[in-house]
Amino acid sequence: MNKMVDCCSQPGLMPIETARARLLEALQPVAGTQTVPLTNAAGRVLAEPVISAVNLPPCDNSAMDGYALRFADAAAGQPLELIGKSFAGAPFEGVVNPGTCVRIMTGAAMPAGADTVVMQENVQAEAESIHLRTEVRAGDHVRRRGEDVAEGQTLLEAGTHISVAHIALLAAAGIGTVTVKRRPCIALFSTGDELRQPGEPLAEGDIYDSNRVALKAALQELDLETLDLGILPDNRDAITRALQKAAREADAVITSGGVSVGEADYTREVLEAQGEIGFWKVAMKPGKPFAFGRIQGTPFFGLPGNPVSALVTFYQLVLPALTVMCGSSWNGPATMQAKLLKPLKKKPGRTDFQRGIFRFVQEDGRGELVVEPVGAQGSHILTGLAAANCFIVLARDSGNADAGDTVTIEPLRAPLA
Ligand SMILES: Nc1nc2c(c(=O)[nH]1)N[C@H]1C(S)=C(S)[C@@H](COP(=O)(O)OP(=O)(O)OC[C@H]3O[C@@H](n4cnc5c(N)ncnc54)[C@H](O)[C@@H]3O)O[C@H]1N2
Ligand code: MOO
Ligand SMILES: [Mg+2]
Repeated sequence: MNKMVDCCSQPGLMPIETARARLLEALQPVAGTQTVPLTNAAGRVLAEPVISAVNLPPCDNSAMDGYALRFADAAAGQPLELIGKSFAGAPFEGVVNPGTCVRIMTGAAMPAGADTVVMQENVQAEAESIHLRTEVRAGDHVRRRGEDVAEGQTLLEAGTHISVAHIALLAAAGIGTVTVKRRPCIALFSTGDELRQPGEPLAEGDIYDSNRVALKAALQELDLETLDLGILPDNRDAITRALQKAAREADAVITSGGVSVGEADYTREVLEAQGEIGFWKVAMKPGKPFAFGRIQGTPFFGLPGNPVSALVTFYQLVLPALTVMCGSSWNGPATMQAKLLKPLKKKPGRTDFQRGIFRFVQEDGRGELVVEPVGAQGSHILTGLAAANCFIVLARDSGNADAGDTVTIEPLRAPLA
């Protein structure tokens, strides 16, 4: 079992659940809508409900290749006269009268008079007649008009986050464009005298700016526009100017670095002077010095500089907030339970997001999810994060965990991806 220890909150640190709730409460969807072709709508959020102008299926049609007939005739057991064919796109125009049937293909409209389809495998067919080889039930293999969607039905509600399956549904209903919410534009900058753009030479003590590159990719993966303000030196004036530009031109700003207590950590200090701090320091590991606030009313997310901390706080705190700003609702995080394969070290006091690899194992016909920590868990260890497919989420008040314990995991991507 995870060791629960009494009293563990560290003074001045906000529980992550409170931090997330505060963000969700503080943020609103950005104003504005846009009409886009359906083909560009995946990932967008519907601004208004979509009503179907058609029935789906539009008419009764066959679910099988076979013969359309009258159920009353099937019961009689007599051969049926073959009077025509109905194809998808070329329906039979006549009427199936008693004693007759029509050859029908999957998706073809049911001819007038017919109410039942028999699969061709269950029929003895001659040139001009058929004989049924099995029993038939009334209405077999007929797909009813409107059984999927009725004309006038709401297909999708406003606020729906449009998936590929939603696009299939809308396209099937003949919808070519949708009105979606405007996406927020996110300003982004890194701070640090030591930071260089990947590709540039490194002087002694320099490192590459991996946070801005990764955060920009994460925002692009969410299909959000970015305003990239680059790498800033550890300098109050430069940070002030960048925050003011971000507040003027973007819907939110994400920074990395300078939110802790070092002598060159100016980001949070400038925010305090120029705007307002909503909260600072969260009981999470990594990511403790995360700061949230506003600069001239524009939401500000100050991520810690350590690269794992920056991405953990992005996914745990900023992503829910952006989801709300996009007009959708946050239903996460999606978690599962798994058996821990190796012991974990943890001190009570902060919710821990250790990096792990989970997989499904099957033994003696019994399957279970197991998870193994990736090894080094330092907030500068990017190889661990890159190898991981989940966070192992250890509750704030828990201590060490043993091999065999059941732990909560949060998948980072599909297990087979
Ligand atoms: N006395 C204390 N020191 C620290 C504390 C504390 O509570 N007391 N907290 C530690 C924790 S936890 C974290 S996390 C870091 C956060 O620091 P900052 O947000 O102030 O970030 P920096 O000092 O600017 O940088 C920290 C670290 O990350 C590297 N870095 C910064 N930006 C980038 C980037 N864009 N790409 C890659 N790496 C980056 C930077 O070089 C530093 O190594 O503070 C601890 N200290
Ligand atoms: O909490 Mo800091 O984010 O570990 O390195
Ligand atoms: Mg610092």
